[in-house]
Amino acid sequence: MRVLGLMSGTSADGVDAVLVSLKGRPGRPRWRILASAHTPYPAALRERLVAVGQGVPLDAEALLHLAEELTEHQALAARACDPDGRAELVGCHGQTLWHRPPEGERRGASWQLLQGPLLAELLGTPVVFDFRSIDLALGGHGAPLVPATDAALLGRIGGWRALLNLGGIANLTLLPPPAGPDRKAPVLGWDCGPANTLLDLAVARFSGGRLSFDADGAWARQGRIDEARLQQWLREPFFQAAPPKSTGRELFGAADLERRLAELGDGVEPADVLATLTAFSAAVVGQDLARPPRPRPLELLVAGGGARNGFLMEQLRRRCHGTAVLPLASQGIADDQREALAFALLAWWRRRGHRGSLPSVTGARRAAVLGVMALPPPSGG
Ligand SMILES: Nc1ncnc2c1ncn2[C@@H]1O[C@H](COP(=O)(O)OP(=O)(O)OP(=O)(O)O)[C@@H](O)[C@H]1O
Ligand SMILES: CC(=O)N[C@H]1[C@@H]2OC[C@@H](O2)[C@@H](O)[C@@H]1O[C@H](C)C(=O)O
Repeated sequence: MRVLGLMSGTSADGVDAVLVSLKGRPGRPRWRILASAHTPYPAALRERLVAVGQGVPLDAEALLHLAEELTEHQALAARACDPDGRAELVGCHGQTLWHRPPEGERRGASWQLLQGPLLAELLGTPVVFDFRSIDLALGGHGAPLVPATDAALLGRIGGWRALLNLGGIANLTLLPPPAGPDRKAPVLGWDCGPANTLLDLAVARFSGGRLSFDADGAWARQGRIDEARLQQWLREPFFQAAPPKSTGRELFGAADLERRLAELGDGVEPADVLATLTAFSAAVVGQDLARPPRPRPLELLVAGGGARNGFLMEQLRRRCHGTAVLPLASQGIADDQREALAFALLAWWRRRGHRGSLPSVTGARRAAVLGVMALPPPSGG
């Protein structure tokens, strides 16, 4: 089946689309990427999405208009990747506006903005969306969801294999080895903390809004890392907490950046702030990978926009001792394809009735078939 995956993440830089052929067993499909495309958000749309995600109030009429505009942009991204309408099914993540992890007895909740039925009508194709809700209803975090798709799409190696997403938020997948004492261990995964959310906010601030990210980490590379402060940040509760754990801009957004800037001290040079924040994103991953009881993974495959940040990748190599740090692109999946590919697979699993969630990752009471399916109205109806 030809399935189109659409993913727009917490950095809200735009929509990644992948058209993929999926065949065979749901748990271990044969897959081939047929096309991919990135469609950036118009600046005005991105600004409103980030503002709402940072807690800026918006009235119901404006929220409804935002949902409609976002849905129309998802359709644009779908057409950019699949102009001939070859997709037989679409999986669309939507745009996360707010994520509340479960806390104690209180279940979690998460809102991915999208008008699924409108997208199905615009594309004339069945659309699967709202992937996180059933896992949250079952007491899970509803995130991260890619560890399940990583396990299905990628093979195992002689030891633990890790995958890292360096998007707005960093999240890890750990795939156990096919043999040895850990061979029956469950697939693991969790959100590590900020990858680029704080960095992007700092770059926009220091550049007066002219820049939205630190290309290749060139600005940060000029600065000096405040290692003592970074080590102190690593001891914060979120980073010390055991999985299951998920997060977002709610914890690592503008308010958090303000606090960290204050702790770095007045008058600190922008390059030194960016150097420290970049090293901090890497150090969080290094600390997570070193945490017992698992042995360090043999390799760490990196995806997400942060894989294009040379300074961040250098810090990762320095702080993930004994692990080979490679771009996921070395496995034939480009850094902006991995998450869109994941949502194409999740949509295909929904169509196949395959339970695509991993309670070993999200903490849900049980696995479930993820997503709600919207069918286009019959033509001439
Ligand atoms: N050339 C580059 N150099 C440095 N950083 C880059 C580059 N290109 C993209 N980035 C970073 O990658 C980020 C976008 O990455 P990506 O699209 O993977 O995030 P996302 O999917 O929106 O987030 P998440 O995975 O948390 O939902 C940008 O906000 C920017 O910080
Ligand atoms: C609520 C939400 O959108 N979470 C995102 C975010 O971005 C990265 C990380 O936090 C991950 O947990 C998740 O997305 C990916 C696609 C996931 O669910 O695996």
